[in-house]
Order: sequence, then structure tokens, then C-alpha cells
Amino acid sequence: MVDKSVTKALSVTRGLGIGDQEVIPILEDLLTVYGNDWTLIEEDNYRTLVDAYFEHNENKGVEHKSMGSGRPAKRLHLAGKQERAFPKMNHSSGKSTSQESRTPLTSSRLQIIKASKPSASDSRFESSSRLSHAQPNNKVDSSTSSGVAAGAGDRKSQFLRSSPAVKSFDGPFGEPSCSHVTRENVPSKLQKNRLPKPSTEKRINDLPLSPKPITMIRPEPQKPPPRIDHSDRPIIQDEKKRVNFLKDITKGTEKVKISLIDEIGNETLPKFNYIPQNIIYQNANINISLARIVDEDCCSSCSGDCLSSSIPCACARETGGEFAYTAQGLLKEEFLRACISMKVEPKEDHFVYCKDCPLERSRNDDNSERCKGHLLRKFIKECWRKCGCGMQCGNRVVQRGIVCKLQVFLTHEGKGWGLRPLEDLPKGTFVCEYIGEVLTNMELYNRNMGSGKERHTYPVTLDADWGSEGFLKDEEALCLDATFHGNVARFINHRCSDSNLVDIPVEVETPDRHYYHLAFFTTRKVAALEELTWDYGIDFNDINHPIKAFHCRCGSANCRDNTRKRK
Ligand SMILES: C[S@@+](CC[C@H](N)C(=O)[O-])C[C@H]1O[C@@H](n2cnc3c(N)ncnc32)[C@H](O)[C@@H]1O
Repeated sequence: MVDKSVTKALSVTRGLGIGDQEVIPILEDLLTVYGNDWTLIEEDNYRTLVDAYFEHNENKGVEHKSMGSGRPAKRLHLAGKQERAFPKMNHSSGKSTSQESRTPLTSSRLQIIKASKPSASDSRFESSSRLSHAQPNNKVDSSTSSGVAAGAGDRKSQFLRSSPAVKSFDGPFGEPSCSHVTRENVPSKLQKNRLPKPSTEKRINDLPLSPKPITMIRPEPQKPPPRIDHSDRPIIQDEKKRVNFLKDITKGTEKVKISLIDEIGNETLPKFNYIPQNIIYQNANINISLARIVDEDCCSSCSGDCLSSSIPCACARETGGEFAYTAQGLLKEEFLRACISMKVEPKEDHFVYCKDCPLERSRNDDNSERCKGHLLRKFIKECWRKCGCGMQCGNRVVQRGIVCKLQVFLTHEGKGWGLRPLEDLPKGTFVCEYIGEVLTNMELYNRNMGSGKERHTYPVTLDADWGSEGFLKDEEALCLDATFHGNVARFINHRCSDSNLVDIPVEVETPDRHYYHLAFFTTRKVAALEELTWDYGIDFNDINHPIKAFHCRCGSANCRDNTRKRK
């Protein structure tokens, strides 16, 4: 029986390329420890025997290395009586006794070997199994390779692969979730941070191992990206100063981050969805097609930067044969001055009156009146898709989006949130566009009426060219509403007359002037942290207006809100 058992054990180790002479002494030791009980030795396809063999080899290696480096050798001690059953290493000579090649196995060591066997109740494997569900392939369990000397690993892993005891816990995608994880399977971040640099492609089991029996490589827990929805806002609150701070209200949709700060404390956060570009709500008719852009409205033969050309291209025609921008990307003084004066001191001939005003028509009741007039505006025309120039062309400022550092902050004058730059802005700087839902005026009217309560909406009528359009259909009389969906411009407060921003219509993708962009430029140099304001053009005395005007707190000497002045 014993002979048969020995032959069987040797046939397994021979299969791993281990010579009988190397195995026999180890087998003898094991039999001594186990009191000639073969059951434990035969278990798991002779796993204990193979482990003991590799353990023995490893300790030989550690012994030599340790002595060379002067560090204490890793020793395994027998507990109690068993300690005396095996000879000890002779440290002083660096040699062992007659049985020096035998590595003593301790009872505790045996427990470790047994414990290394994966089982459903093993918490380590439970956790790796759980881990594999979240991150298949991300872990390396080297519990099976504990104590394996470099160089012997391949044969051992071969054994472990064939051993039914080393059952892999399959990941959700059918791949083994433990053991035999190669470098290729380990995410690059983990390889960089946790594993020694490979000189060649090797198995993890071939790597020099730390004396720790278990090396679990877990993915670093990832912080969820900040979300700005209404239920979960990444607010940083300083309890002492009661400062609320939001890192980026744009949800990463702009090239720059735009923070929000409430230094006063406890203000409820604005409820809206940040969008970086206009979006049609439903009925607006915006016809964007290359066919509508005729050759005279684009510069297909240009290349690079149109501003550097000695003769201005077709795209400068709209602005009198000269581009509106300087080479530094600022609005030209003269153009800016003309835009400001048309807004601040409009002359009578700057107004056009519709025969059938869409604003009055949208009321759809007996109260509709004559057109109150629409201010004619100067347009900027930027190069676009049909043009031959590049995206860095100096005549593409607004379409490149926000580049200044901006911050939404809580105003001290009771105007709610406001906008300010975090850096000095020279005169003529493009700050941002007014972005919102594109609504027909009819849709806006219904929205306002349907709410059933007085509500502050943020609409801007796109009426800059209504005068030259003749009759406008309902779906062509448009406005931008930033109440629910908008960009940072929805935080710019009103200032009567002497505001530091001016809104200028910009033609980009269509020559149809009933849809255009509305861009804000500085009217003068603005210092960092100074509030940015624009003149909404509100008539505070229009008691018939469907939207009740707020009481103006602009603080300007030219404030038009007489009710406030009187108070
Ligand atoms: C486009 S929003 C500007 C951002 C607004 N302050 C907020 O907290 O969301 C327009 C609203 O801001 C307030 N507002 C703007 N300018 C104001 C001013 N000069 N005085 C008082 N309130 C003002 C009014 O409530 C107005 O309806």
C-alpha cells in the first residue's frame, strides 16, 4: 500500500519534471509530520507535497541570498515537539546539518498551506469573487504562489492549473478571476503602480515575490465624477464661513471650468440644466444648410487666418469690408463704439416697426397692440464651415466658445446670483454667448401663461433684423429662453445704461437673420471680480408687459426704474 502510494506520488511530481531524489526526502518529512497518514498528502492531487517541495527550494534560495546580504534568513520554526524532530540550520557557518536540504514544515505552515486552498468559505476568495464582478481581470491572487522561489514558478503554476483544488472563480465574462493572471491582464495603471517593471513578458508567478503570502491587487477605488444634477451637487461647504462652492457648473461642457460661490451662505442653488449651445425646443424653424450659404457669404478660397490676408475676404463684407475683430481677438474700437451707441442712445431711425408684429400676434387676444418697434442692430459675421480658413482664424471668435475665467457669485445687492471675471478683461473682449432653448414667441408666450404664477423667465427676443424680414411666420419669430436650459449668461444681471457688457448679434451658420447668436463683449476694461452686467433694455414703466419687471437694484446713476428711485 505504502509502496503504491509512493509510486503514485512520484509519478505526479515526475510529471512536473521534479526528480525522485529531490522529492523523496520531502515526502519522508511529510509522512513524519502527518504520522504516516497519506490522506492529507494525496489530497488535492498531492498539492501539499508539491507545495512542500517548492517551499523547500525557496527557503534554500532565501537562505543563500539572506546570508549574502547579511539580513536574517527567513526561518520556519516548528512548534512544540515537532521543532525537535527536524534539524535546524547552522547560522554561524551558513551551512545546515546533515538534513540541511530539508525545509522544516511547521504546523502553522501546514495551516497556511491548507488555508491557501481556495474554498467557498474562504473570505479572501469571497472578496476576490466579489471584486471580479465589479472589475473582472483586475486582481492577482498570488496566495497560490506564496513562498515560490523565482524560477520554480512555472512548474508550480503548471501543477496548480491542473490541480482541481485550484479552482478559478469565474468572472462575469467567463474568464478565471483568480490565479495565473498575466501582466497583460492587469490594467496598465495597476502595472505601473504596483508591479515591478517587466523586462520581458512573464507570468506574475515568475516575479520575485514578497514574503507576504497573499498579494491582492485591487483597483484603486474610483471617485465618481462630480455631477451637477439637482439631487447630488458637489458643494464644498466651509461650515465656519458658510461658504458654498461648486467647482464647475458647466458639467465639463465648456473649455474652461466655471465655478459658483456663495460667500454669504445658505442661498439655494440655481435649478437649471447647463448647455453650451442653443437647442431648438420644438417649433422653431432654423434652416441650416450649405446650399443657403452663397459664394458671396463665405470665403472658400481662403486658408489659415483670414485676418492676416492683405485684402479682407467676403466674410468682412457685412462689417463694411473690415473684420470686426483685431488680431488679438478683441472687437475693434470703432465697431464696438457703434454697437454701444445704437443700444444706449438709439436714434428714431434705428427702430423698425412690423406691420404684423409677432410679439403682439403671440398674445392672441383683443389686447394686441401696434408694434412697439425693434431696434436695428449691427451684426458681426464670422467665417464658418463653407469657408477655407481654419478654426483658429481670427474671424471665428464667438464660435470657439468661452475662454475667460468666469465665476458665478451671490451678489450683495439682493440681485441673486451674478457673474464676474476672475481676471482683468480688456475692452472688446468676448465673454460668452447667451445660450438657451430656441423657442418661437408663441411657445414662449404659452410657457409664461401656462405656468399660472408670476415667474422670472430669461427670454431674449431675436428681433435684431425683424425690420428687413417683412412678414415673419410664427415659427420664424424666435427667442432664446435660458430658464430651464442655458449657459453662464443666464446669471448676468441687468444694469441700466452704463453696463460693462454689450450684446451683439452674430451670424455664424445661416444668413437667415431670424436666427443668430447673441454674444457679450466688454464695453470697457473690466477688473477681475467686478460684476459683469448688461442692459436688458427693459422698460420698467411698461405695466402692460406680460412679465412683471423686477425692482431694479443696478445702482446706476442712470437707473430707469422710477418706482425704485421714488422709494
Ligand atoms: C437673467 S437673471 C440674472 C441672474 C439672477 N440674478 C439669478 O439669480 O439667477 C435675471 C433676474 O435677475 C434679477 N436681476 C437682474 N438684474 C437685476 C437688477 N438690476 N436688480 C434687481 N434684480 C435683478 C431679477 O430677478 C431678474 O429676473
